[in-house]
Amino acid sequence: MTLLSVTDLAVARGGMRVVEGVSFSLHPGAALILRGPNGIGKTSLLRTLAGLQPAVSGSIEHDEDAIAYAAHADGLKPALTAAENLRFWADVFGGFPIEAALEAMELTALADRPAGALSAGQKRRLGLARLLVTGRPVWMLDEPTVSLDAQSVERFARVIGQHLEAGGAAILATHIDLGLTGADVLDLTPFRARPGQGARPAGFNEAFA
Ligand SMILES: Nc1ncnc2c1ncn2[C@@H]1O[C@H](COP(=O)(O)OP(=O)(O)OP(=O)(O)O)[C@@H](O)[C@H]1O
Repeated sequence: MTLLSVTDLAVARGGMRVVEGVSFSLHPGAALILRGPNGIGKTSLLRTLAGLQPAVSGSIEHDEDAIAYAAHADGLKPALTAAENLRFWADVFGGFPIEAALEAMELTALADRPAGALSAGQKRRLGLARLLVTGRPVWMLDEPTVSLDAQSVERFARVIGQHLEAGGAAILATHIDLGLTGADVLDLTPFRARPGQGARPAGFNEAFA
């Protein structure tokens, strides 16, 4: 069984092709770590895989509603409490209970605090707790550990491990070692796009992506 299959993918950003020739597949229980220098295209690849921008060429195959994407920004509503933020997302994604997600990211004691009044690390924990109420099998994470202290990184690594054990999969752009045993590493450096190739799919305007 394959949760995600990527074949000969080319990805652009800002009208420039950034990476090309990327192929891999993800099975239940698999983790893929994206590596490469700043600006190589890790975020652009994740955005493309998550459907936020079209591929330049190549194919991305997965079941409908398979992917949950956690971007750099936490996407929180500051006036809503931590619990209300999670409940909002749980309702969007299908009504998964929020208590276990709060507990998993050590947010139970902060459940009634407005998200806008959380610290940077607490906001990040709440943004990541959102993944747990999506019920989606493929998690895509862009620098998930930014602002997290060592204990929270450990906790988050455990959450990912449990997700993998339960048959999920994850792709992470991260510069730190989360200790995920058996994770594959995909360094994008060899996939840097050659100059002079077409960058945009026909009719695509990034202003609306
Ligand atoms: N909104 C944008 N408009 C134009 N170009 C962009 C935009 N966002 C990123 N880029 C450019 O696209 C290229 C790929 O950026 P991307 O953010 O995907 O890299 P990255 O590997 O995630 O980098 P980092 O490790 O610094 O997060 C870079 O050269 C970057 O400058």
